[in-house]
Parts: sequence; C-alpha cells; structure tokens
Amino acid sequence: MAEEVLLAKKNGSISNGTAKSSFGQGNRQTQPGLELRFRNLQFKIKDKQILYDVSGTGHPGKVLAIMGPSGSGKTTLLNVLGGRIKCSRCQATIGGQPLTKRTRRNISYVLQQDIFFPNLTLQQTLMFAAQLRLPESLTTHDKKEIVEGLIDQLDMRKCTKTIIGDNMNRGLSGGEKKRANIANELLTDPAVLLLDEPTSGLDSSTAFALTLSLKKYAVQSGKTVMMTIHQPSAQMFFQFDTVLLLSGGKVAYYGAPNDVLKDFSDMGYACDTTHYNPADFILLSLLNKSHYDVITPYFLNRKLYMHYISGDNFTNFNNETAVEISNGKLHEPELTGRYKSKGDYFYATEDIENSDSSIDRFSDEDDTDSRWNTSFFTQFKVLTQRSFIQGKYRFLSTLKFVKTIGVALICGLLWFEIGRGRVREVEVQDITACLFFVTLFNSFNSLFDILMVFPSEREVINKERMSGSYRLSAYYLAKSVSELPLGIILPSISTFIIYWMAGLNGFQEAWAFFGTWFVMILMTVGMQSLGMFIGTATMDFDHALVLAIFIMITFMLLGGFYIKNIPTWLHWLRYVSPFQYSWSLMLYMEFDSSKPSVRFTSASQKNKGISRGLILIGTLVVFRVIGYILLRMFHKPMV
Ligand SMILES: Nc1ncnc2c1ncn2[C@@H]1O[C@H](COP(=O)(O)OP(=O)(O)OP(=O)(O)O)[C@@H](O)[C@H]1O
Repeated sequence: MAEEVLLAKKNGSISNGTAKSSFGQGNRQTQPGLELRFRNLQFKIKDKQILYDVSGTGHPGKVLAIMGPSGSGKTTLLNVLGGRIKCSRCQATIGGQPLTKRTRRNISYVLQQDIFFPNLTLQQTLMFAAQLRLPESLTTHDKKEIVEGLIDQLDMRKCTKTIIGDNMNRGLSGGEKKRANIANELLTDPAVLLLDEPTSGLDSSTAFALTLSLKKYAVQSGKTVMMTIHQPSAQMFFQFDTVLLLSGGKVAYYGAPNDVLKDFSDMGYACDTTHYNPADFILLSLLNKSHYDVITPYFLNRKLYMHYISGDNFTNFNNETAVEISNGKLHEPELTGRYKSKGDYFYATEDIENSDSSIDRFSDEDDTDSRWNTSFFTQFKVLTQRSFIQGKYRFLSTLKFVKTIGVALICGLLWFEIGRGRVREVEVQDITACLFFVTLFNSFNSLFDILMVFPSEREVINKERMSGSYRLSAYYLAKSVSELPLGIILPSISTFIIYWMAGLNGFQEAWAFFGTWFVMILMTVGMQSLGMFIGTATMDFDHALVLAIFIMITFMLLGGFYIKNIPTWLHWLRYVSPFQYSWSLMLYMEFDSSKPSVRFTSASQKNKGISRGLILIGTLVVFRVIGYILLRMFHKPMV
C-alpha cells in the first residue's frame, strides 16, 4: 500500500489540502481537510497539571503522530482537541476559525476503545450510524453507497455479515474492530480525524497496514490526521509527516521523522540506527532523566519546535538554520523577532497571552444551528429498529426460552388442574399461591432482563451522545417502545402454560383469562420500568443488582401473600408493593364469577380493582419518566 501512495504521488493523483479523491464517500461531495492549530494548550485537573503549554499544527493531507511515554498526556491532548474535556487555557483554530462547538463538528474522534453493540453485524452497525449521523438530504441509497465504499476502502468486505462480538461471542478480530471504529467516524466525512492509539493491541503487520491506510486516507482525501501512538515500528514511524513528542505533559520534540535523528545527534544523542528503531530511541532518551533534562529544555528554550509548528509558513527556515540554532549561533531574541516578522499569527510562547493573535481562545459558546443531522422522528425510527435487533438477543435467547418453558411446565405439573371441579379451601390456597408465584416469576424475569441494559449500554450511549448522533429523548423513547413487545413474549408464554395446565377460571369465563393475561402484561411492563429506573439510577452492575434485589424482596414480602398481619403502624407499606395490586386483581378475576363459594367481590371491590389497575399503569409511567430524568440530569456523557 505504501507503494500505492508513492505511485499516486508520482502520478500527481494525490492532492494536498483539497478533496479531489473520495475515500469511500460514494458520490458525495467531500469537504477538504482543515488545518488544526493549537497553541499553549494547558490542562489541569484539580491541582494536577497534565498539559503544559502544548502547541502544534495538524496539516491537511498529512499525518501528525503524537508520541510519548505512558502518562505523558497524549490522550488528554486529543480529548481536549476533540472537545471531550475543556482545557484550562488554550488557543486553537480549525481552518483559521476559532474552535467552537460548531466548528468542532469538522473533527471526528476515534476513541481507543472499540465501543459498539456486540450483536449487530458490521454492516448493520455502519448503516445505523449512517442513518443517524448523515444528513437527511442524502437518500438511503446514498448512505448505503457511502457505507459500502468505506467497507471496501478499509478492506472489510469479507466481514460485513460478521457480528461485532464481545468476550462471550466471538465476532470481528481486533484489527477489524479498529477499522470498524475508524469507518464509523469517517462516515461523516470529517475535515480532521483524531485517533487515540488506533494500533494498540494489533500485531506489527496489522498495525503497519492500518497506519498505511491512514496515510493513504490523509494523502488521497487531503484530510488532516492526528493520532497518538505508543511504539511505532521504524517503518510506521517514517510514514508520519510530523511527530509531536510529549513528556510529562510538555512538548519534548516537534518535527519531521526524518529530522529526528539529526536533531538528537546535534544534542549529543546519536542513534545507532542499525540496532535501534528511531521511535524507540527517542522514547528511551526521554525515559533517561538526565537526557530528558537536556532534550526538553533544548527544544523549549530555543523554541526550535516552533519552527516545525509553523510548518510551511517559514520557507526560509531550513536544516542549516536548525544547525545554527543548535550550535547556539542564533539567539532567542533573533528567533522571536524573526517569527513575529514572518507570521501574523505566530508568536513565541510567552507572547501569546498578551497578543492580539488571530487565534482565538477555545470557545464553547452555544451555537444556534441544530446540533443534529437528523430529525427526532428519524432518530426515533432508526434507534427503535436498532434497539429491537439488539434486544432480540437479550430477551429471546434459546436459554431464556428453555428456562421459561421449563419452569412453567414444572409449575403446571405441580398445580395441575387445581382449578377444575369443586374448589375447596385447600384448592383456594393453592390457586392463590400459584397466581402469586406467576406474578413473582414474571416480575423478577422482566426486571432482571432490563436491569443491565443501561449500565451495559452506557459506553455506547456516551460515545454516540458525545459525537452528537441523536437526542437522549429519542434514544430513551426508542428503547421503551422497542423492548415493550420483546419483554412481554416470555411472560405471556409462561402465563399461558401455567394458567391452562392449572385449569384456572378461563375455562369457564374467557374474560378471566384475558384479564389475568392483561394484568400480567401490565405487571411485566411495570417491572421493565422499575428495571430502567434502577439501571439509570445506578449505571453500575453491582449497585443495580443490590438495589434491585432489595426492592424486589421488599415488594415480595409486602405483596400480601406471606404476611397477613402487618403491624398497624406499618400498614401503609402494603400499598408500596405493586405485587399486591396485580395479585389481588388476578384473584378477583379467578374467584369472582365461577366460584361463588369464595366470591369476595362487591361493587366497591370492583371499583378497587379498577383503581388497582390504574395504580399499576401509574407505576409503569412514573418509573419510566424518573428513569429518563435521571439519565438526562445525572449521567451526562463523559470521557
Ligand atoms: N481524570 C483524571 N484525573 C486525574 N488524573 C488524570 C485524569 N486523566 C488523566 N490523568 C493523568 O494525566 C496523565 C496523562 O494521562 P493520559 O491518559 O493523557 O496519558 P497518555 O499519554 O495517553 O497515557 P497512555 O499512553 O498510557 O494512554 C496521567 O498521569 C494520568 O494519570
């Protein structure tokens, strides 16, 4: 692929700064790459300074590699530029415009973790992302073409029907997941592509192939690519156009890979290239404290790195000048003056704060443009489809069918035909127990089916919300609607089996069966709502589990079956348990008409039945609404 790039360069088919070639963009008019400049970027968390006056420039058609030892601030730098975190003080522009929420939309950020829904295939994943993130002016056909183009360009044709996968179910390989992650961000045709450790976890040949693909993308599309990388091989290292070396949050070096060895040698650190990979060499130099103490001040004090930051704007600054500087022939005041006279926006580090630089401060003012590319309705529709496909695997797995049918058959056999014939007191006790158990079984299943949804989807929601893919309200509504039909299938099956095997009142009164089924559905949906509420309140597996068990056991004890004589001062607690409402409604339908001997209803009790049904519906709505409010208020996307 390197040869391809070189050949393309020779043939002149590669453009720098303009988007003549479309990299998997179908027939879409692509936007050119934009220059991303950042100056004196600082980042602090509490009292901990993480980035100190970091400056650099990503150029269209070029790849800037951000290197440095672990903990040097590479990811933090990308997070700041990608708008994931706010920097304490910095100045940045994109294409000459201040970096604001609006202009930052030209930037796509490929996170280090490959965060996707594991059960969707690669094609489904990309197509859903395209439908959510691409403007509605493009037809579905156009979006499909873009997705297919990217699949081809990133060499993933053979795995389009493969699921993304996770630890439990194998799917795409690590390298394929990385490519899927990149394709997902390329969909929006960004002017600047930021990538955090795109090669981490890949073997050397896959990492090299990926680096070449990124280089090809930058060159062919004229886009700006900036990536962090830990340990590039020598081959990879020389694919980069510029290297920004960070150490302890400071710029330790900024320059072209081809100049690195010479610059380090000028400082007295010559690299034996027959035995050393230059990338390893410079990283190891930084790890040696005495070397680090020389290298960083060398570049910072003399501002040699500023030359590289300015890039092509300083055409008269060549290697000889660099040698002059390194030999101490050119002194700092001359340097500063020279820069000032050459560029209208380029200043020595200490001058920036007081200057009228055209590089404006990071601005996070709200813009008036709509934040989303698609309407609420489109988002709702696409998210419902996606959530339905994803939910199918969770709600309707073979294991769950086996469990539900198995337990229902056991119950059916234990309570076989209990409701047939003459019902004595002992049968009444068995029927009430049977109905209470059906309520419990379905409620526990429904709650636990949905409990882990939000904690497990948290990362995907975070990522998608950060990239402005959709409104939270569209997501939440889609989730509620899509999982509703899925969530009632198994409880319905278990109710049918147990009800008919136990020979309950439906044999005499059809309405009793449909009424019981309806109450069971209400209960199931109510428990889904409770699960959503607990999931959003905790957003954590362990906490969700503990809270859910506590609440369910309390509801169970207060459901009316186990304790008949609650102390008077605790009577009010009976009204807390939804089991109490559903169970008494089912008892009403079981005993009201067919078994006059145990009839316990009167007109006022009928009214009670209706109000109990309404309370169940109210519970369902209230928990769902609170779940949404919690998600909106307390779980804002974060890095
Ligand atoms: N939220 C935070 N709170 C406290 N310290 C933080 C936070 N985020 C980052 N840091 C610290 O900032 C430093 C830089 O972290 P960062 O993740 O940017 O490094 P990195 O160069 O990307 O490391 P690596 O290569 O290991 O991923 C580290 O010392 C890290 O512990």
